[in-house]
Amino acid sequence: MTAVVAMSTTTSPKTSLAKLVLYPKPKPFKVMVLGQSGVGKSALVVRFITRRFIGEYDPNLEKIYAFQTVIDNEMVYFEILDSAGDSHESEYANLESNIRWAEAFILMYSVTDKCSFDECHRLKFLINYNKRRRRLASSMRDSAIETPVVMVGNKIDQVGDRMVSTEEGQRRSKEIGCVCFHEISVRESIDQVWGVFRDARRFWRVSSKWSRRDGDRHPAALGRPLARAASDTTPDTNAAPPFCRRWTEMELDEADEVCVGRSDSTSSSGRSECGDEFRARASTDSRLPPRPARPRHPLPTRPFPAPVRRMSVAMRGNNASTY
Ligand SMILES: Nc1nc2c(ncn2[C@@H]2O[C@H](COP(=O)(O)OP(=O)(O)OP(=O)(O)O)[C@@H](O)[C@H]2O)c(=O)[nH]1
Repeated sequence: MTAVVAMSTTTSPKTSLAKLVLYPKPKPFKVMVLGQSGVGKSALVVRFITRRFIGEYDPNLEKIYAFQTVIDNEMVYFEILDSAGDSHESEYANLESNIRWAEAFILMYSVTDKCSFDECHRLKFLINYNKRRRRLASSMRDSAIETPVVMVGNKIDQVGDRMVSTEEGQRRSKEIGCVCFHEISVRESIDQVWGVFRDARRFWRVSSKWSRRDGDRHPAALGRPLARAASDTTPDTNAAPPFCRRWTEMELDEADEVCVGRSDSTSSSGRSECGDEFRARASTDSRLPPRPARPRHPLPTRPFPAPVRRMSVAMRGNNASTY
């Protein structure tokens, strides 16, 4: 285990030599900020750490910031990865290993850029793929306890340029299974920025506490609502909390389709093969290969003709017959 070395000033009667005391290094809370280029990721992180808004940053710089502060009366040692916005195809391995490194995510878009909003869907899909504990094939209960993702719409100060409404943001956040949704202006409000990191921490605490103790008794696994963050602007219209909806029906459908596509092309398709196909799909950059054609009704596969079904039709009177 890595350790922090501190000098103790305690003295003994025999020697006044300083004693070396080893403290375990505090466990950092690893957060990754994800989003398309230009949405304000660097601005968010720098604002959180320095409280200042700085206009321009090196767009290609990928950095981990270490920062400690008190949240909910507890010292938190943040390690914040400000990821580079536009990952090229060759950098996907890096992106995916970064995702596996993180314990919580801030998924960011700009309300003035519809493209960045759509990108969140794909990034959340990548997070799901890389962070889920077990294969998709395992039960929904297992996937209920996962890494928290906070969705953030930035640049709300640019009122006239808005392309994504608050309602759209809230809806998308629920659809893709984020734990909460914020709309902020990094430029205008330090409090809003703090709210984002505070919620990431809070949801991570709840999630890790339950997964450490007993995954099967996690409230999400039991369908019970979790306490919502005060700053979560998502209206609670749904009985099920966002935590419960790790895999949306849309994503499950996609997975099913990939599996079906594979079993169409190869005769033996196991669950692990399905996982491989899934990976290939997850690693593409909106340039997805065409989906294999899937007949609306399954084609007959029996080598012999299917038995003729006899249907009884009840006729009036005594002339009832069988066709
Ligand atoms: N109006 C406004 N501009 C912002 C806000 N936040 C960031 N910006 C600006 O948006 C631009 C992009 O910000 P960055 O922080 O570099 O964005 P990024 O997501 O880190 O971009 P990459 O490093 O390319 O991934 C900069 O010009 C910022 O000044 C905001 O809340 N309001």
